[in-house]
Amino acid sequence: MKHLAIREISLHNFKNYPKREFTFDASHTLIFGRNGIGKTNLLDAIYFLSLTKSAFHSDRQLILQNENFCRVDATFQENETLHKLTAIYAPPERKRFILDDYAFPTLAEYIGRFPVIMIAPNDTDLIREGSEERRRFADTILCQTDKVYLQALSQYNYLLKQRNSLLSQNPFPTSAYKLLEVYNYQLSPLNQKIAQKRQDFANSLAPLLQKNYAEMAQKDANAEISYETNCLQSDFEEIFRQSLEKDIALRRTSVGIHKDDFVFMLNANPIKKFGSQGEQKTFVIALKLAVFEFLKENLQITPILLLDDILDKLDETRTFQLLQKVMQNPFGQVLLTEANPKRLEQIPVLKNWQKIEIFD
Ligand SMILES: Nc1ncnc2c1ncn2[C@@H]1O[C@H](COP(=O)(O)OP(=O)(O)OP(=O)(O)O)[C@@H](O)[C@H]1O
Repeated sequence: MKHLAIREISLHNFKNYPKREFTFDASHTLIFGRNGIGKTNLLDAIYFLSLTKSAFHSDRQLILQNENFCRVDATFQENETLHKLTAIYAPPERKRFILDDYAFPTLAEYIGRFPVIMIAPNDTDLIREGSEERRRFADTILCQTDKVYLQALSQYNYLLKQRNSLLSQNPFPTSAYKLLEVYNYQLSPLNQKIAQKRQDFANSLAPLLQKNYAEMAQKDANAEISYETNCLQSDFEEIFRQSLEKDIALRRTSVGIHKDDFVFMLNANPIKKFGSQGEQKTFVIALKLAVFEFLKENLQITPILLLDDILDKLDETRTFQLLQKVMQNPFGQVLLTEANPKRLEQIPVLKNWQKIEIFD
């Protein structure tokens, strides 16, 4: 098992920072400063180093306004060894990730090398928004832990685009039926493979989610995740055949893993409809902590935990539970942002944390 910790980070034209450096010399760090100073942006820079994109914004917004590139340099520790990591984004060139002088030829090869988990106020979108948000959430995790999944998904997306482009022809030419069958033949095993891996993922998360929710809420509750799909039937080509007329009428592919969903339930009710705001927040935090354990187990690396502005969103008991929890095993480095230092004085567990204040 490798333990990961970021020690230094240098931001150049990254979001609101023309140039700035930060040093983290403890396992737990509290980052504070006024609203809009750039606390979230600092965490987003670490997220960018991990997942090659922002947790919140489009790629273009990674770059300081009116500049044409951004660069993030970091020193991180993996057990006893220090590594240098650089990320450069200068559109229209593709993003570059360089680890100890090795420039990764593709982002796909890099992803998973520097795992982090971010818990942020907008996480409840995962519950409230449509199924695309939840699929993206699962795909982001699985692409870090499973290169076969990543390859299958990009192949699927490529073929789906081709199939949709064929279906977009109006009127649909008879001569295109043959080619449609070729796509069906190629897409069918990919549907099954991806759906199976997503279902296994939901099954792995389920007990971790349940445990983390009960701990945070300090009471027995049934928090569940499951995967909703019809792609696990043995003959998927038959499903394509049944939906043929519909697909031609709609001019796009109406069945497949791009339609699937993850269902979140609390005490046998869909949390999307019945959960209170507090329950939804607790649920997504428990889910992210479950993902933390999943990544740790599958990558054999302890991820860095980024907690953005979460104290505001939880009641006292749940805040205390969460902070107590992240100071123990299985967690490693934790970075927490907070705008209101007054509130911090009331939280004794934070006394020994490193404090970084961001000024103008
Ligand atoms: N690409 C960019 N160029 C310039 N400024 C940017 C860019 N992206 C974001 N910002 C600015 O960064 C600021 C927000 O920073 P951030 O969200 O990190 O603040 P924060 O300290 O976390 O605030 P809060 O306490 O309100 O959550 C905003 O003023 C925003 O306009």
